[in-house]
Amino acid sequence: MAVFTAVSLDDLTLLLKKFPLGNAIAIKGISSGIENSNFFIDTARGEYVLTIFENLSFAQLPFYLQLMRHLAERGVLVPAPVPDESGELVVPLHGKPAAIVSKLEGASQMAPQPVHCAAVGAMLAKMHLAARDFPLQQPNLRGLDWWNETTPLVLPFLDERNAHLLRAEMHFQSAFAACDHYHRLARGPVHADLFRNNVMFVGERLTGFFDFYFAGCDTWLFDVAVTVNDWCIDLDTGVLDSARVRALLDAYHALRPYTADEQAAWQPMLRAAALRFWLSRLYDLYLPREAEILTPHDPTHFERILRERIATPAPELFA
Ligand SMILES: Nc1ncnc2c1ncn2[C@@H]1O[C@H](COP(=O)(O)OP(=O)(O)OP(=O)(O)O)[C@@H](O)[C@H]1O
Ligand SMILES: N[C@@H](CCO)C(=O)O
Repeated sequence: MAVFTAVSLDDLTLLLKKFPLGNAIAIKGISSGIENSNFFIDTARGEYVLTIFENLSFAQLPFYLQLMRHLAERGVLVPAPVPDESGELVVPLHGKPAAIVSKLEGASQMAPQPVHCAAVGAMLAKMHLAARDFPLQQPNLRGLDWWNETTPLVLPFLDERNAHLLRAEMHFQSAFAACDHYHRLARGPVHADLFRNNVMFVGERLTGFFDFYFAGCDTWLFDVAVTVNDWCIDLDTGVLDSARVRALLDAYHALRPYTADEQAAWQPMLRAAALRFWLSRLYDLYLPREAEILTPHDPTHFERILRERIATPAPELFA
């Protein structure tokens, strides 16, 4: 259950008076998701998704919503935000920020094949290129600074073996982030959370990326690593499946060729991407927020992925 803030049909009727969507017909809470309250809404103009942001502030939201609008206008398949009558993409609802976006067709592909991974790789490259001229700046709020703040908060909950892994990896990542070729990596707005459950497919056709609420400016390679660490693994072991890795990486490379600096940074970046989600899952498990009423995601999944990336080199970015 992931509706933290309830919205009735009467609430929706009132809200839609300010939107060019006609009358409210129905509203239905969406039960997946752990960050926000999401609803499918039926209006006289069709179906949309209403999101109430439980943890993000009014000040943070223009970055995400305007990025989605920017991408949608450039042919990247993402939900298009619907502006209200005064052009606002973010409006108050029950005292919290809310937005209405277009509904993507299809469903998540939770058992992806190489053909799905290729579609994701190609759309990711298209997204990075399309966001190059996006004017707003916001750092990845789950980047190295957040890892540095969060590590001491979760360390007391870990056994010695995991505490050692976390300290050692933080040390390794701090050195990586300080090296010259890291600073030469291409950067821009990235999705930063492009897991299987944040992409829609109809059969083999990708219909959209969504859930941009961890997006921020970071290296493009970090985005590729986050995506590979979810789309191209055996979920039980975290081991990479080389056919899916090649399909995703090659499809991306065909649209936005990787650089030699990216090749050099690839193995540490896969570790960084695993560390980021191990840390956030530890944080959600041991230091849950008040609004959090769901079972948090299992941190051991990303601990396993991190150990595996340290132990076994991944396929190269390109030949
Ligand atoms: N634009 C959209 N079109 C179609 N379905 C959507 C859209 N946005 C959200 N959904 C549906 O709502 C569900 C929850 O959305 P979302 O993943 O954004 O929530 P969340 O709370 O931010 O989740 P999490 O952080 O756990 O990924 C999705 O799994 C999807 O089924
Ligand atoms: N994708 C994240 C959840 C936040 O969107 C995870 O699996 O930990």
